[in-house]
Amino acid sequence: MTSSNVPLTASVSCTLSEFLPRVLRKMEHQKADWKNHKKVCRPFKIVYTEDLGRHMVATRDIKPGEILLKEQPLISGPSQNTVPVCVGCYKNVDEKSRCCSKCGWPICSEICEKAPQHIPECRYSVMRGDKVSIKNFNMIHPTYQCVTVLRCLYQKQFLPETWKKIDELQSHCEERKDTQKYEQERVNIAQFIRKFFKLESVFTEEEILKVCGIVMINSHEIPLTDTPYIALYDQASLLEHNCSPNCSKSFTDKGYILISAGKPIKKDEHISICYTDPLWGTPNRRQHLWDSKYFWCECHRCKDKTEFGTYFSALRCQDSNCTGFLLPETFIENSMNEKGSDWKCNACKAKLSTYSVHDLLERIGKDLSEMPKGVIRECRSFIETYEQLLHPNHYYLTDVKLALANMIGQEEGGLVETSSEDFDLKLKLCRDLMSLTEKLIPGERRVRGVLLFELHACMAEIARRNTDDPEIVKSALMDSKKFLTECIELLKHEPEALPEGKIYKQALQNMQEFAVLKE
Ligand SMILES: C[S@@+](CC[C@H](N)C(=O)[O-])C[C@H]1O[C@@H](n2cnc3c(N)ncnc32)[C@H](O)[C@@H]1O
Repeated sequence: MTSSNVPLTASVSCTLSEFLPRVLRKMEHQKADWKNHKKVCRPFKIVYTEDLGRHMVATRDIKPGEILLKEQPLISGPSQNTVPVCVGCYKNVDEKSRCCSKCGWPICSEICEKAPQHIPECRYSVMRGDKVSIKNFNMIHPTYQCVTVLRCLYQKQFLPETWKKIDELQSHCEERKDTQKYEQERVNIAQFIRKFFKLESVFTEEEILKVCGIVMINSHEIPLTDTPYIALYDQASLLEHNCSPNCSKSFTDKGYILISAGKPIKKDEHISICYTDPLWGTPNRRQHLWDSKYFWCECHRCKDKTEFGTYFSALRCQDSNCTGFLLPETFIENSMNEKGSDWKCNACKAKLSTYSVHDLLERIGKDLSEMPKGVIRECRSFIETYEQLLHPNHYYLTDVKLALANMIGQEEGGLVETSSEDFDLKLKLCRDLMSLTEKLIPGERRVRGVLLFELHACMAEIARRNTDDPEIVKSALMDSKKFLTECIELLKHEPEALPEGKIYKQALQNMQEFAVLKE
C-alpha cells in the first residue's frame, strides 16, 4: 500500500545553520510551555491513500495507555432508531416529561431546554409555525430519525466553519444509491425534513441523503445513556478500522471521545480502532462493516483464516477419530462470493460444504439467542454440547464462556461460597480467555481489564482458602495484586457511568488493601 502524505506545508530545503536554530527554538518553546503544548502536539499525522481515504499514522513510538486524542463532538444527537429521549441530554423520557416551551420536543429540564445542541431542531420547529408533538414513548419513534441529520443541515445553513468539517467526511453516496436503506432514508428522512419543516427551498433530497451517509459512516455510538446516542468528531471520525486494532476508544462523562493506545505502537504504524464487535466471527464482522461502512475489511486478522492461530471461527472436524479443525480456504472470498469454498479439515482434509457450515452455525446461533440469560447451568450445558462441534475458542463458545466467567461468584455469598468445582471452572475460563484475547485483540482494553479484575478476585480467594499454607497465601496475594495493577492500567480511561468504570473504581479501592502487603 502506498502512503502519500497530504502536504500541509511545501517542503523547503535549507542549510544546517538555518535549520539548527529553528529546531532549538522549537524545543525551548515546547519545554517552556509543555503543559499547553502536549494538548496540541499529537503523536500522529493524517495521511491519504486511495484505498483507505484519510487515516492516521504514528509520528513517533507510542506507549500502551497513552492518550492520542481527546475531543469533544462536532455534532451529537439521538441515534436514528431510538425511543423518545431528551433532546438535550439523551436520557429516556416518558409521557410525564416536559416539552420545550418553544418547540415541543421532549426535554427533561430547563438546562436541557437551553442546551446548545438543541438549537437546530428548536429553531426549525419554531420556523415551521407549529410545535412538535411526541405521544408514543414506548416505541422507536420515527420523528427522531431526522434530529441528528437536521442538526448537521443547520450547520450547512448557518455555521459554515463546522459544516466544512462535516462536509469533508466520507458519505459513500455512490455505494449507498440503489440500496434499500437509501430509499428508506429518502422517504423517512429527506422527504420528511423537507415537508415537515417546510425546507423544500433550502435543502434538496440529495443534499439531505448525503448528510444521512455522513452520519451513518462516521458517527460513534456513545453508550453513556440507557439509549446510546451518537456523535460526529472532527479528528476521531478519521480513525481507520482494524479487527485487531492498536487503539481503544472510551468516552468521558461529558461525551468527549478518548483514543488511547492499547499496545505499543511504532512510528509509521497506522492508528486503528475497531468499528465492529471484535468478538464476532470473521464473516459476521466483514458483512457488518460492508452493511454499515461500505468497505470489505482486509486487515491482517481477516486475511488470516486462523485469526492469529486462535481458530476463533473454526469448527471441529466431524470425524470423531480426527482431532483437526475445519476452515474455508479464505474468509476474504467468502463474503464477496455468496457460494464460497468448502471448509476443509487441517488434519484429515475432510470437507464440509459452505451450505452445511452455514446451516450448523445458524442452528447454534439460534440456540444461543434463545438460551435463558444469567443461568450458570444453561451456560455449562451450552459449552458441553457445542465443544463437540466447535473449536474451544469459537466465537459462540467465547461469548458464553465470558458470561460464565463473570457470573460464577456473583451469586449470593459471592466467591467465598462458590463450590470448588465452580471456582476452578471460573479460574480456568478467565485464564483461557485472557490468553485468547491477548492473541486476538491485544490492543483492546475493556474485555481484558474486566477479566483481570476477575483473576485478581480468584487469586485473593485462593489465598483465603489456603490460610494454613503461608507460601500459597503469599504467592496468591502477589498474583492478585499484579492482576489488579494491570486491570487498573487497562480500565483507567473508563467513565463511572459504565460497568467497566465501576469496576475500575472498585479496583482502586481494592488496591488500597494491598498497601500493607510487602513485595
Ligand atoms: C469513519 S470513515 C474514516 C475516515 C475516512 N477514511 C475519510 O477519508 O473521511 C470510515 C471510512 O473509511 C474507510 N475505511 C476505514 N477503515 C478502513 C479499512 N480498514 N479498509 C478499507 N477502508 C477503510 C471506509 O471507506 C470507511 O467507510
